[in-house]
Amino acid sequence: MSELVFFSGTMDCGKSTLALQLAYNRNARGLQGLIFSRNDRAGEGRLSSRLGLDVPAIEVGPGTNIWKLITDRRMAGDRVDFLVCDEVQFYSIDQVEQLARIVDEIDIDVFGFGITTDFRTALFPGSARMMELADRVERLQVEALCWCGARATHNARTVNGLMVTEGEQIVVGDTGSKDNVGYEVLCRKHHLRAMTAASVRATALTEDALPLGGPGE
Ligand SMILES: Nc1ncnc2c1ncn2[C@@H]1O[C@H](COP(=O)(O)OP(=O)(O)O)[C@@H](O)[C@H]1O
Ligand SMILES: Cc1cn([C@H]2C[C@H](O)[C@@H](COP(=O)(O)O)O2)c(=O)[nH]c1=O
Repeated sequence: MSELVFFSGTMDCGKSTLALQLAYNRNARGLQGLIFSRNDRAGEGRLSSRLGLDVPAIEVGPGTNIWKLITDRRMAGDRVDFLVCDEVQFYSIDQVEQLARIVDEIDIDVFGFGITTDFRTALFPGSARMMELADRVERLQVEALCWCGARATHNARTVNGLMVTEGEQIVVGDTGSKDNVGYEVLCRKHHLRAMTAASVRATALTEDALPLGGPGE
């Protein structure tokens, strides 16, 4: 029996790496799969991991009908045993429902990978639908860490180094990015207090510079 599985975690916890490993292991055993992604950092039609692997993928655009794409392939005589779908948080609700239908009606395993919540801690619509429909939701075992050492559970967006809580839901970017818009993973406590590694460093430096308890005070 085929399954719809959602592998979820924060940014930078190894989802794309796992997606590539899962596809590789199945290919090595003679299974044939298709790789989908949307808005990958490496560009359109790519699935890339920070460990350096970068493979071609089918770009899921706003109008892509994944159900039709798979049924067309099947009718053309192509074999499709499984789908690997990265950045599934960016898929539409319809597209996630198409994935569930592919599992149920064509008996193909579908493995989705994505972050659940955005920089404001709100669920992405695609991830919410995945959680509602998936047979299994798997949290990745190699956790990303907050600067304090706790497991990172939330994604923060920074603009020019400062954490923001307003803006567009989708801004493609990276953790450790040198761009003015970047991301950092945090534990809930530090996300709710808007304390990023940079802001904590800046506060510590300011405190060091204060003439506390010096002569003449
Ligand atoms: N130089 C490195 N050496 C070892 N592991 C690394 C290195 N760079 C990145 N990683 C690993 O890759 C993970 C990010 O992988 P990736 O698949 O791109 O994450 P995600 O898709 O969840 O954003 C990091 O959590 C880290 O474990
Ligand atoms: C939190 C958050 C993230 N994004 C973007 C940034 C990245 O391009 C992807 C996540 O990719 P990863 O492989 O999991 O690192 O999502 C966004 O658009 N909006 C957000 O709020």
